[in-house]
Amino acid sequence: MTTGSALTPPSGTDRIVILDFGSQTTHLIGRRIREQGIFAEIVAGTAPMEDWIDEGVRGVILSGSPSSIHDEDAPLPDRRIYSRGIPLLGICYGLHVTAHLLGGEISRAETREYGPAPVEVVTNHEITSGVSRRFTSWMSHGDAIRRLPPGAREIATTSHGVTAIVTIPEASFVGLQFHPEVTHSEQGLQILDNFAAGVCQARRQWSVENYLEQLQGELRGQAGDKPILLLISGGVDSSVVAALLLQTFPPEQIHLMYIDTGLMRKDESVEIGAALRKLGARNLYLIDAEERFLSALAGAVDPEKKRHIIGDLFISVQEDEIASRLSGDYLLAQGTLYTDLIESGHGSGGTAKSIKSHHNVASPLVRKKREAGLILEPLAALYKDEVRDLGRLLGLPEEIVGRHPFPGPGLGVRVLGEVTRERCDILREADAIFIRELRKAGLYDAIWQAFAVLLPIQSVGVAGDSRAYGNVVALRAVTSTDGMTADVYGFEPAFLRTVSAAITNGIPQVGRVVYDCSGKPPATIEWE
Ligand SMILES: Nc1ncnc2c1ncn2[C@@H]1O[C@H](COP(=O)(O)OP(=O)(O)OP(=O)(O)O)[C@@H](O)[C@H]1O
Repeated sequence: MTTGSALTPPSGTDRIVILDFGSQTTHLIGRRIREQGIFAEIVAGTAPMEDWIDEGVRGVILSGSPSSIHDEDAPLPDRRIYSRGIPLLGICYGLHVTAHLLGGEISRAETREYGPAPVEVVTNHEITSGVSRRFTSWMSHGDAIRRLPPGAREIATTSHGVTAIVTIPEASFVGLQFHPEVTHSEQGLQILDNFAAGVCQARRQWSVENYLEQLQGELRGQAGDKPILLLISGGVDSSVVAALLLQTFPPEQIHLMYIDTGLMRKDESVEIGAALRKLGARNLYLIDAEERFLSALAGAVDPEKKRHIIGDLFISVQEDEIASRLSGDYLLAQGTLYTDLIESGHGSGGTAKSIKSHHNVASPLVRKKREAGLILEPLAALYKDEVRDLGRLLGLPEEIVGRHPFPGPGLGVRVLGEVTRERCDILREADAIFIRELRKAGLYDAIWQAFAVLLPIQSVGVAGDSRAYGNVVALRAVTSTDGMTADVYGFEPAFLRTVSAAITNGIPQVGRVVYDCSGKPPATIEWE
């Protein structure tokens, strides 16, 4: 729950430990296993076994890695795992490091690229139960097995004769040359489930529903009757924390603060207030800071400068407003997620404490509260999908739980160039029309993030008989699974025409609408 105890699995729950050697897809392994109802936990790949082993651990997965086993400083697992009799699954590097340590030989690849590779199963094994004989896997064309370790048996090969699945029975080990966790690997999910539920016999005991009661108990134990402050943005994470706190503690104990920076979406502040009151909020502070933010931003056009102004002012407004309402040893609640926690160093072996990014990253308040042990991070064991499930379970409306991500600096980075109230209003209106049309067409939930951007240019158009210069609005809509990469959403042209007409008819200051068709990379999702 706090950084220190976030990795405590629900007591009595079977679990799979994932040794993280730094692969970008380690989190995907964790998510896929949890989706199957089995608890998975990520620990540093090089951590000594006594740091994570106990009777709840049913199996261990060794992740992939950007390192090669031929690197001088290749990360190594605690060797004792190979004689413990506990089921092990090695993925890519996890296979190579194991084969290497157990007497096999690994060939070195000159280059490394990802791609599809056909696999053929040649020996029956539980790991491929229910999997077709031939399937396409997604492989990193990097190192591969040249000579099997003693006692190893090949289960599957690629069409190029590369070992794709191998078992080393003496070490209770199965290794995969490919990445079953990525969606491009056909039947990868089945293979992971065959390992966790089949080979490891882990019971499907994990669900957010089961976890809720334990979480509430831990929160009560940690907070006692101290006041708890939560800063809420209206985004998914802080809204779910708000709902959780209000259903765990007497509402008088919970203080919720929302700062309206004037850079919020249309009606956002009103909706947030209403949703929180409905959840039973008593101490609700809705701070109108629009004036302060807009005057600080006056004249600023450089994106970095704008971000800094917004971030710094956010901290000082927050401090002033809190100081006038709360004092002493109150607790600060944060919506830190499992991914935030691992990325801050837990998984890759560091001990850095998790710090929520954006607004709160440099916040002296967060630092102070953390040092004093007065931070509550109730979502720190959960993935985003699980946070959404928890929100639904706690009765949050779908409009909040399924909401697209929104950047910390809000419209400050979507009004390109100078940020004024008038320009924010134009953008708010255009954005609301776009989102309304998306919902009407039933497309909102199929899209990761959709929004409008106000460009810093004027473009010519015709108004009646004369030429007129108007603003240009760009529309952005992308699909993604984690925001790290994104694809452009392929709208029907008719839909885009409808949105464009609705915007130019509804907002006299806008004369042109364009659609952004750049993926990430090379573009980012936001424009600034
Ligand atoms: N306008 C705001 N008023 C009060 N607190 C805010 C505001 N914006 C952000 N915060 C706080 O800063 C945290 C981080 O903000 P950020 O915009 O990065 O959101 P996030 O990581 O997507 O989380 P969320 O889903 O809660 O928005 C929020 O969880 C919230 O505690």
